[in-house]
Amino acid sequence: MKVAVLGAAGGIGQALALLLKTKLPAGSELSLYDIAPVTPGVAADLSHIPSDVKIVGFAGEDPTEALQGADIVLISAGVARKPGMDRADLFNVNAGIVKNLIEKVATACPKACIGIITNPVNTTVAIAAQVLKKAGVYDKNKLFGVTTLDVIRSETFVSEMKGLLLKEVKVPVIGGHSGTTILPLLSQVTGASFSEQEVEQLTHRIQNAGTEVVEAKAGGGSATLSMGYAGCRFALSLVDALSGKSDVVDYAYVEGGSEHAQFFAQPLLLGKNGVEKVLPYGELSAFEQKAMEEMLETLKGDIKKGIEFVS
Ligand SMILES: NC(=O)C1=CN([C@@H]2O[C@H](COP(=O)(O)OP(=O)(O)OC[C@H]3O[C@@H](n4cnc5c(N)ncnc54)[C@H](O)[C@@H]3O)[C@@H](O)[C@H]2O)C=CC1
Ligand SMILES: O=C([O-])CC(=O)C(=O)O
Repeated sequence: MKVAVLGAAGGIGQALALLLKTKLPAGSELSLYDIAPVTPGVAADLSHIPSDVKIVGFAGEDPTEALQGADIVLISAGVARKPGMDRADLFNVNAGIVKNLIEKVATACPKACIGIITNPVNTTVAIAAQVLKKAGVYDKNKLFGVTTLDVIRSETFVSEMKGLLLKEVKVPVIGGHSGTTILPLLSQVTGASFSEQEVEQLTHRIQNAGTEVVEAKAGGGSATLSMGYAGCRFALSLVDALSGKSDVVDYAYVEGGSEHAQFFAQPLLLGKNGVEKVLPYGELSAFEQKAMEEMLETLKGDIKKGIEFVS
């Protein structure tokens, strides 16, 4: 199994690469790419960690060499938020970066599963889909917006609030990856109940958790370490599924035939070819149903912006 990380010299990229170097199955290959000249050095540094994962780093304008033969491509290349910015404010820079990188993926490893981390995810995934379509290689079962950070934050916050063991906490998170489009389904958490006030507070915290980190880092960037962890967790789900393990279920933002929007984060059964089946997310409470209806216009607008950028 070969995993390529694009944006590998960045805050997320380095944390993600470190975790993948220690957690990928023996015999895997890890390929790091970034425009920053330090990238081969990041790979040299990681290569001294004793794990049976081969690691190589590439820098420069062209990611093609890093992408050859990749089964999974994770993209965190791009700029991050500073206080006062919205994820949508990153569009002007990151849309072009994602478009260019996906054009290279389309020629170098068109059959790879692609996980997009670069914000605004609601829009960059739509950009990637359009680019792949234009190149004639789009497979909707292999393109994912990585929303795992929303899931792990929800698990952590619920566990803290309710004193539950983390291994027992499961929180579905659906929709998109910014502000109100992030919709945690607290009504489906088993082993805990929440007052109306708790639901409102916790939903608000989960939706604004990225901003919590951006403000705490005071101009030094956004979540990198927790995102590195989240990216690794999602990548390992994909590795398991592509390797033939059964019953691998994870959440991601995909074009999965949702009745709500062209792209939607939802539970997925993953298999040897990416998404095997989009799973139902169950019943919503009245609070969740209202929140869903209210966020759809924003989500659809984010998606439209991505499609129009490429068209
Ligand atoms: N999906 C999610 O849940 C999350 C997404 N993000 C997003 O991830 C992105 C990266 O964040 P950080 O790693 O903190 O930023 P960073 O600034 O630390 O790293 C970004 C890296 O991308 C590289 N880069 C820029 N243009 C490139 C290109 N054309 N080709 C290859 N590499 C290129 C830079 O050289 C840099 O090393 C941001 O857009 C951020 O908003 C951040 C946290 C969570
Ligand atoms: O908030 C940001 O800009 C980064 C991000 O997506 C997150 O932490 O969820």
